[in-house]
Amino acid sequence: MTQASARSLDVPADATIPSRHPKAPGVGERIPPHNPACRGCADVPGGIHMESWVDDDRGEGGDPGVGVAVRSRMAVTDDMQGGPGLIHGGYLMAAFDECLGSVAPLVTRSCVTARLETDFRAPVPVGTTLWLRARLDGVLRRKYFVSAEARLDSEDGPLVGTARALFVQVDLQHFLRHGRAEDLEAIGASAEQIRAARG
Ligand SMILES: CCCCCCCC/C=C\CCCCCCCC(=O)SCCNC(=O)CCNC(=O)[C@H](O)C(C)(C)COP(=O)(O)OP(=O)(O)OC[C@H]1O[C@@H](n2cnc3c(N)ncnc32)[C@H](O)[C@@H]1OP(=O)(O)O
Repeated sequence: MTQASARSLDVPADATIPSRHPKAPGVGERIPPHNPACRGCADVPGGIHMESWVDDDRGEGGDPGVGVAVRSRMAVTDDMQGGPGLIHGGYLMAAFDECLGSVAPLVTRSCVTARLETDFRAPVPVGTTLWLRARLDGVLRRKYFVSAEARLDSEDGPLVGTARALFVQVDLQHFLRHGRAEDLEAIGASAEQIRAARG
């Protein structure tokens, strides 16, 4: 296998789709912030204030399915401006990252974004609301393949963006080893845990 194909976002033929974890929120339930300081999902100044819910997976062609999916909403505010009156592309990518990143934790432990590909299909004016929907397309080893779409002002509004991503499952050591100590301590990690993770 070449390096290019090994890193592709195409779902491998031997990928599987596990069920939601029994302790994960159920369909329709709000997904709580994964970190109280997260600029994606927590209620903090400067954040994008994304709200997310567990969605049912309608599957290909709208068929009812048993998969894993997330629905998210983000108000496009004045401070997200790039072009005059339009969203900056990085904010749309942040919205996708947050929505896509909420999918894998419904079946496993923490995951981080390894790769994110976004197609900007139509301009997004400020003052609108983005509705996003992401689904799990397949899992292989620690790799979670997900895809999403973003629509304007309603769940069936005009399509303004699509994205595909790969999330990689990591353990707590990832955060203990790499995160700033004061932020880890703020969510309950001890100085000793942090020291131990860093060797
Ligand atoms: C007491 C409390 C303590 C703490 C509590 C913490 C709670 C936290 C809770 C919840 C947090 C959730 C936060 C979500 C936030 C939203 C999502 C983000 O924005 S995340 C930020 C941006 N992303 C990164 O910063 C990743 C930086 N990258 C890395 O750390 C590594 O590169 C990582 C983990 C992604 C992979 O490194 P490897 O060494 O673990 O694993 P390898 O072997 O390299 O990759 C595994 C497989 O993935 C493929 N892979 C890796 N990177 C790839 C890429 N870019 N493209 C394609 N494939 C890739 C590889 O080819 C390999 O595949 P094969 O199994 O061999 O087939």
